[in-house]
Amino acid sequence: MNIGLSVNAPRSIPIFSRIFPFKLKHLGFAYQFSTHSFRPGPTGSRPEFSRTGAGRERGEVRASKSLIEDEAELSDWVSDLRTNSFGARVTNEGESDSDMGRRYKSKRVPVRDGDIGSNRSGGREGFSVKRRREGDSDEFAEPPRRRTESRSGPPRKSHGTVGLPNEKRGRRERDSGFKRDYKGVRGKRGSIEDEEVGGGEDDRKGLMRNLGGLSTEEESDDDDGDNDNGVFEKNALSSIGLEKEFDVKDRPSFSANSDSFMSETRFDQCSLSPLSLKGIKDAGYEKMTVVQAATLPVILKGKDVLAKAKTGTGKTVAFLLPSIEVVVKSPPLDRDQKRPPILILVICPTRELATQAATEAKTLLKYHPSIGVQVVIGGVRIALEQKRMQANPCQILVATPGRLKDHIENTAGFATKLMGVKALVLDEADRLLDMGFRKDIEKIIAAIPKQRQTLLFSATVPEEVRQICHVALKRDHEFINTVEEGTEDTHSKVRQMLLAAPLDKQFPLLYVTLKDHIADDPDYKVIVFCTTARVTGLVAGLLGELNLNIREIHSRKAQTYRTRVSDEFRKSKGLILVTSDVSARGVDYPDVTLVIQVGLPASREQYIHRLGRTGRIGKEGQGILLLAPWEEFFLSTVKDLPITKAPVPSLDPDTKKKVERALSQVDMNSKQAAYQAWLGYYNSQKKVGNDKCRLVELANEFSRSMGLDTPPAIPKLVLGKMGLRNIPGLRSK
Ligand SMILES: Nc1ncnc2c1ncn2[C@@H]1O[C@H](COP(=O)(O)OP(=O)(O)OP(=O)(O)O)[C@@H](O)[C@H]1O
Repeated sequence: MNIGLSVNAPRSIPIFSRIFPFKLKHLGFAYQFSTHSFRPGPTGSRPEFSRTGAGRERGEVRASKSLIEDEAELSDWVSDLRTNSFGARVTNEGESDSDMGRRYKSKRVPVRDGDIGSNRSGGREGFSVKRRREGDSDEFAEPPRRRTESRSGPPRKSHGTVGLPNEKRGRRERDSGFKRDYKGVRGKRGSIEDEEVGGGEDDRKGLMRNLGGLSTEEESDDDDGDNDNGVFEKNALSSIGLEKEFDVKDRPSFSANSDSFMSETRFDQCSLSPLSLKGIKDAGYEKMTVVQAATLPVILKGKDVLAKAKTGTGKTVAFLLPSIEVVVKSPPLDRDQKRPPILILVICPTRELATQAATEAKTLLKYHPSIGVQVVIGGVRIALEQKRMQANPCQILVATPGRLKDHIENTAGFATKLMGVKALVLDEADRLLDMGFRKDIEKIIAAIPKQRQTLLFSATVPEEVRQICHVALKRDHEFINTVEEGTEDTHSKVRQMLLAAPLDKQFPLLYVTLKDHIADDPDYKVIVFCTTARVTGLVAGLLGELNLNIREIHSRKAQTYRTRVSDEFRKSKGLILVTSDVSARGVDYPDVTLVIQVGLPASREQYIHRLGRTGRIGKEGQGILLLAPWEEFFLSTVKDLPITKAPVPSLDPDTKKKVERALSQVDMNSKQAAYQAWLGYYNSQKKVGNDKCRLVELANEFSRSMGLDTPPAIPKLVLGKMGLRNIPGLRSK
């Protein structure tokens, strides 16, 4: 199958040719999924599949360093942070590599055999991690949480609603977008239920309790490179090429196209229940995506699976469908049963993602009226969730970790219900297993039966996650990597550009870039990622003052607002979403035309996930990373990705003035909060935060870029917690 890759597609070129006046070229579109030979394992006892994916590509073990995406969980940490936790830093930033004129090529370092999952004890016990230090939280913004939400920018009629009902329009767009051999796809939209705002306290509480995990170091008890780890690793195609165990009808077939995420296998070729197949058909899915085809037969056999597949290639359906089959095959609920068990537990790192996964589950369950789905997330009153679960018992529960833990600890009978869990899913598994969430995940795992199936899915599986995945997975789990060896973790149809400009140019540049994109594409749909919630608020305020049609999502917004804006953005066109990392992972907004990342991404993984909000399910997209020259060291961590450095467009004096004027209209409180948060974020980034004097110089540059002559004063207590007392250039209060 050829998905019609067209780098020179007319729609995407003009903005780049205007802003980046050179021809963009992306190479390497045609590859074939290679069939990996397998050879006897070192002991001769077990076949060993060629290793692919993150482990090979990254080679070295990096410390997990991403921030907590759900910044609601971050924003109040500061008051509870122990001073010593500020000493912990992100480790292993790569070396600076500023030679960005060339296209980066992947440097692949073979993984040592023993690098993977060397837990001799096997099974799920004996969880330990390598000794390493972790990154800190980012947010040092103290002003009280706002309760009112203003919509920045003038209201604008959504293009998505013109002419057609959204649902139909969504289908039509997607059909035309990439493939005609499946019947339109329903829009994933709609909030789950009416929600009352709980202020997002619960997830935060959970994470504050986690802080120990962030600031302490843990010992590995098994770091000897032993290859006897029981992990079978397969490339998606090696599974069809080599595995004899699939039934012929189950055997997935793939097209050998570089960016091919669709397989040739139809869902009805798999052993799925007729009612599930009806639901799939109604959802508009006919053929499986590669990750679905590669994982479904294995999961249906009851195996534990760690799956890696690029962003926007259908991982949610890949884990939901077999999970639904587990429920279908379970004995029906006894009506008199006091506490009907939860059979499937899906954990997602953010509220938006949990809500989205539950919505997808409901779509797939259309013809299974007896199977219930519930979602429990921070930001909703816990009592409300308790009531809901009481009134509508569910077999499938989707949750964020902090809230789930709250229910385990505080909801009567909940722990008993969890004893029925037959399958556990960790969506964005690498995120859930990194230090920010791991303690919660460990507690949750301890609360469910050991005899269960476990599924871990993500677009990124860094080596350290491979090493600790046995905390959740059985020894004989399969690693199914659908990202072909020698290819990038990102989509070739998504152009990636670096725009390097000093801080004082960044706001006008952002404005010009957006204006050009809007002029270029009336159906524009842009996501602007910022480093922290407070900086997001500032940028949203500025772009609103500049009369761009913007919405903002971050942890400082109430959950009801976040849900509303998220739904609106999903359905709309002609809109810019300014957001923090709460939207970085998993959120499926169709037809995003451009992703802009302003400032240092928290990690390589975070860069990939943010970029993955565009170019979903085979579409084209563009990504711009806007960095200051002193942030270019980040490029060394993504040097295998095709990021091209673009010349900085010149800014005319009118634009500069316009942006200055708009900045002067932005609320002073917002600037103060952004300054403090900016300082906190970069303080936690090793390469910048190590040199405190330089950090403060840069923060003050940021302050000037907001139009402030004098940097805002910061409470002494906060400065102390940041380890920034008595640093010249800082003002305290
Ligand atoms: N078999 C299929 N055929 C067509 N579309 C599909 C199929 N399976 C899933 N999709 C659609 O693909 C889109 C992306 O799916 P999903 O959000 O699950 O991607 P993902 O791989 O989880 O991405 P991320 O890594 O960003 O979380 C969704 O809109 C979904 O409805």
